Amino acid sequence: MNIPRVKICGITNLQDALHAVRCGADALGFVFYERSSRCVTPDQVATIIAGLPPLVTTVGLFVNQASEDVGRIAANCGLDILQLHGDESPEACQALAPYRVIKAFRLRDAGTLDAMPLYPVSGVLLDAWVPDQFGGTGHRCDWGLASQVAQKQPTILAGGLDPDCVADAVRTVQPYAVDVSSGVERAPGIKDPDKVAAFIHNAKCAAV
Ligand SMILES: O=C(O)c1ccccc1N[C@@H]1O[C@H](COP(=O)(O)O)[C@@H](O)[C@H]1O
Repeated sequence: MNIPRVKICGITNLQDALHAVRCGADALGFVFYERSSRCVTPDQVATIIAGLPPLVTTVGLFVNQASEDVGRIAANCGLDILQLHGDESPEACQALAPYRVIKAFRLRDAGTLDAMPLYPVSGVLLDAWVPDQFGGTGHRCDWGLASQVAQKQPTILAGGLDPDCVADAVRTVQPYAVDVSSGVERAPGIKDPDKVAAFIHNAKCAAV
């Protein structure tokens, strides 16, 4: 079984970023969606990234933002990967080449899977479907559907993961990676150091 990579999303400060890296996070996510409690500015993210050691992947999360804006912010901050978490089209993903793009899909039912092959992306991220919300909800997605997707392409499992359930999620879905935002917080936008450490440990040890 694959040892999953771990992305800690919704990072808003350098202290949380460095702690996640020390605990073994492979990637850090920065939310550029203005309606999120974890929203950060490009200047904040540029400062955090400048303080990181090498070999940490930085991911910018956008929701239905114009491709030109996304590309400009990515270049200014030094982002490695772009995560599109709204209703973006395959063309919007294509427009961001040569950046690697992760497209998030909110799994409403099996029909959601039909659109995935149309997207020219490095991987898909699976999140819960919650009416009128795009993500960071703490709701779990359908792990049965997710495991079908994970057998076919690099799949990042997200949605309602936390230190207590992540090992079960890894064993059930066998994803390429797991991603968490609200499940390792002590307050909106602020990570809980113990939860971050436990989440990464439990995710990576689930497979061995
Ligand atoms: O974290 C957010 O605030 C957010 C806002 C809008 C879209 C996505 C967001 N986060 C992503 O949502 C999933 C699940 O988060 P959670 O662990 O259930 O809180 C994850 O991929 C986050 O990167």
